[in-house]
Amino acid sequence: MILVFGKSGQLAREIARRAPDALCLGREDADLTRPEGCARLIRYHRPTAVINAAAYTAVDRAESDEDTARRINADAPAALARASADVGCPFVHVSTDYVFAGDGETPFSPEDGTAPLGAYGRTKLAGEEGVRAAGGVHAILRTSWVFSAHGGNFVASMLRLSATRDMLSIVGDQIGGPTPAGAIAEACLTIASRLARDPSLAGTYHFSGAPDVSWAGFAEEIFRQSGRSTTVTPIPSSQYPTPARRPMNSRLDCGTLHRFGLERPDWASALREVLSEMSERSEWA
Ligand SMILES: NC(=O)C1=CN([C@@H]2O[C@H](COP(=O)(O)OP(=O)(O)OC[C@H]3O[C@@H](n4cnc5c(N)ncnc54)[C@H](OP(=O)(O)O)[C@@H]3O)[C@@H](O)[C@H]2O)C=CC1
Ligand SMILES: Cc1cn([C@H]2C[C@H](O)[C@@H](COP(=O)(O)OP(=O)(O)O[C@H]3O[C@@H](C)C(=O)[C@@H](O)[C@H]3O)O2)c(=O)[nH]c1=O
Ligand SMILES: [Mg+2]
Repeated sequence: MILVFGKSGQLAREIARRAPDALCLGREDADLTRPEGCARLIRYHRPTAVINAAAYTAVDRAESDEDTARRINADAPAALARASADVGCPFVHVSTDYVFAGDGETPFSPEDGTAPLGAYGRTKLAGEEGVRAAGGVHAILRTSWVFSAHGGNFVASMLRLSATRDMLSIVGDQIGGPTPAGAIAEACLTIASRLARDPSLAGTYHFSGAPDVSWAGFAEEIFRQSGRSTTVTPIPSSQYPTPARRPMNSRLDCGTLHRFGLERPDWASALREVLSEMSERSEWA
């Protein structure tokens, strides 16, 4: 049995869809601000694999709430990874492009130097370090710009804002790969089962949607596919001040995922599926 930390989040929901036998633990079952209690659940259930799909993901709020973010994004994954090592099951952890400072235009490979610009990235990087230090069979999957038909994400924000706006100013100088949560869920499940058979595959990997695009370009495609007439004006990051600085270069080199037979998903076609799922639920019309 696969044990998943997370239940209501974008990734956890997509894992649950694809692995109906997995046990998905929500905050009410496993509160990550209490890492040792969560670790005990691993020792109790003795799963075949653990996937951590929960995190503190409010990037701007983390700037003024770093202690909570650190407990959830760093202390908890470290404790979960130690418990997984104790019971001898692989631990799959998800991290972020925001561990990088985002200089230059070259895609980052997994071994490139990290230097987070904000509290969210700092706490996620500390989580990666805790997972590696736990000494068990693990995979750290860094992804970026996650979207799905459920929960808070950039697609939902754009559809909501476009209902009342003819024009939106969106940053055009941050470039990255929008990534469908469904594809990350498949990747996590593939990695978990392959790691159980071949521990030599353990390590840090990158996984993001292709092709790379700016947030403004992503917004334009959201409006094109959803038939919205809202236009997008690309602006420099300097004209969109936020509490947390974000990397300009979020490009991830995903080449080593070939080891698992995984390739970068095409985000535009996944977006079509996500929009049609949202329209079936009449989240937009
Ligand atoms: N969203 C993105 O754009 C990106 C996300 N990632 C990473 O991908 C992973 C999945 O993210 P995603 O699915 O988008 O995240 P979401 O924001 O959609 O969901 C986060 C989940 O974590 C849960 N959670 C938060 N705090 C706690 C807590 N104290 N105890 C238990 N559960 C908690 C939330 O539960 P509740 O609903 O109860 O609050 C929620 O289910 C994370 O590791 C994230 O850092 C990486 C790159 C981009
Ligand atoms: C709403 C809005 C956002 N923006 C900008 C702000 C930001 O640079 C970009 C995206 O906004 P968001 O709030 O969705 O960004 P953000 O929450 O920072 O998204 C990040 O979340 C975390 C969890 C990750 O790990 C990252 O990979 C990334 O997905 O768009 C505009 O330029 N105009 C707007 O009207
Ligand atoms: Mg956000």
